[in-house]
Amino acid sequence: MLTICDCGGQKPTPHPRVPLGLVSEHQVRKELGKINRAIPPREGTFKKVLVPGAGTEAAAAPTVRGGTGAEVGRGAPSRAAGPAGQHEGTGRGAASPAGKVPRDLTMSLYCRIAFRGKSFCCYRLLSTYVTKTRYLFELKEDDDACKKAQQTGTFYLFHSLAPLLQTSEHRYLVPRFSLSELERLLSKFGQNAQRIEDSVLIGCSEQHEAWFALDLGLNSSSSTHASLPKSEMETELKGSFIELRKALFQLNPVDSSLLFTAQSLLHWHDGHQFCSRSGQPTKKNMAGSKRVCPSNKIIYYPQMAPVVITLVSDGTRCLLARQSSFPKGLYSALAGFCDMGESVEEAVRREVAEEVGLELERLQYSASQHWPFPNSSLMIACHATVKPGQTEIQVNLRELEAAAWFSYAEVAAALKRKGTYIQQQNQSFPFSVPPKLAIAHQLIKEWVEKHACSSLPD
Ligand SMILES: NC(=O)c1ccc[n+]([C@@H]2O[C@H](COP(=O)([O-])OP(=O)(O)OC[C@H]3O[C@@H](n4cnc5c(N)ncnc54)[C@H](O)[C@@H]3O)[C@@H](O)[C@H]2O)c1
Repeated sequence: MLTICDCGGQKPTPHPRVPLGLVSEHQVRKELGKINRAIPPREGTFKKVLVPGAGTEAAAAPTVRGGTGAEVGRGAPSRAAGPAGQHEGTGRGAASPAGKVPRDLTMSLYCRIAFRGKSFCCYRLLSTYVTKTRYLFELKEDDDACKKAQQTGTFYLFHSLAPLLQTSEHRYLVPRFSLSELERLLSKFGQNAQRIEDSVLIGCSEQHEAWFALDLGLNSSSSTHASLPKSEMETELKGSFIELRKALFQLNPVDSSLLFTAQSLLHWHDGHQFCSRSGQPTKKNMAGSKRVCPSNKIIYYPQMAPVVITLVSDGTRCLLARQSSFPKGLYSALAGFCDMGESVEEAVRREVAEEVGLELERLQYSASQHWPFPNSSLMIACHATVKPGQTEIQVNLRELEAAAWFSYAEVAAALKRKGTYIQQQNQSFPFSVPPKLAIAHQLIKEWVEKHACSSLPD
């Protein structure tokens, strides 16, 4: 019999809502066989199998395979996809070598077999997320656990804050390396494995494979490691270190989000190597979630600056603005850093008044986004409307080059990247809005969708 439990890595005790499920091995194989005929012949007896995301024991537990299952355990995506494993979210790393069952498929199947009820599905989703979150918390708090996680984790590589990318049919792929691959690489360039301690934790898979980022181009105060030669490394790694901002449009959202986190953390560590009080070098913890000054024990945590971004509407038009540094023809929503002591609402009202001389009537939160350029910001996006009859713009030329009201038709066309042109410095440029990945794009899209709905005949 095969026991499926949800025990958070502890002793399997029945959960008040989710009973332990007992299913026969035959039943599991029958279900697996329906989906993947390539399931290998049985090599041994199944042991207790913990469902994914169930604490540290679950992380270390072999995934489903006859026998020990060690070959498809943590770290497998890196090996399965060759020396350059890909992120599982992209689907590129999901390659299943002959005779092996994809891990995600296997795990979700286990859940299906044991608990077919709808309510359980909901519970599992939450449980996987919670256990993954707690696993990451443990790695941030416990240096030994984090070091252990490096053994089976995978590493994204950077050089002077530019991620290593590989090209495939006009898209960028983001390779990851196992610890042993990284050790081999470092040794080839005359460096010892201690450099790996400069890496930062950026996340983990649902199977608790920890993901780290390491910059081989930055010097660290806590190590004597020099920057590694960029072009030789690119040749060796069959990729290029490309500035993240330039690569944005060829990355998928999962990869870009991870690289945003990685680059921001690496950047923060690079800029906080010394204590601002004692002037002594600070020491990073293993996960990179903080730095401590050994002489006075001051703890420094990674920080990001809150920024409000607002799409102002007068009911029929929306207000967009541009700075001289923007590409020609590009207009965006109004953005600005929060001042010390301000609430989000106060910051939005102040920024709009400062930049275009308008007073707001209503304000509604939409969403938020971490934005790594040029330094980490937490973008807080809102929709707002101006007071009726008060729509005359007075542009603050110290902050903006231009601002204007745009009609629904103009904005809808710009979102579809066609049609409208705009006059700038006696020349005409195609009117455009920020790319999909930017939260400004989302605000503009929401406004267009809302406008399209409200203008439908009753
Ligand atoms: N993701 C998006 O959709 C999106 C859209 C617009 C702006 N942004 C980002 O929002 C941020 C703010 O936008 P902006 O147009 O005001 O930028 P900006 O770069 O023009 O900054 C305006 C001014 O704010 C000050 N400043 C810079 N860093 C600061 C900080 N950490 N705290 C307080 N003040 C600071 C400086 O004096 C700067 O001149 C930028 O980082 C920008 O990249 C993101």
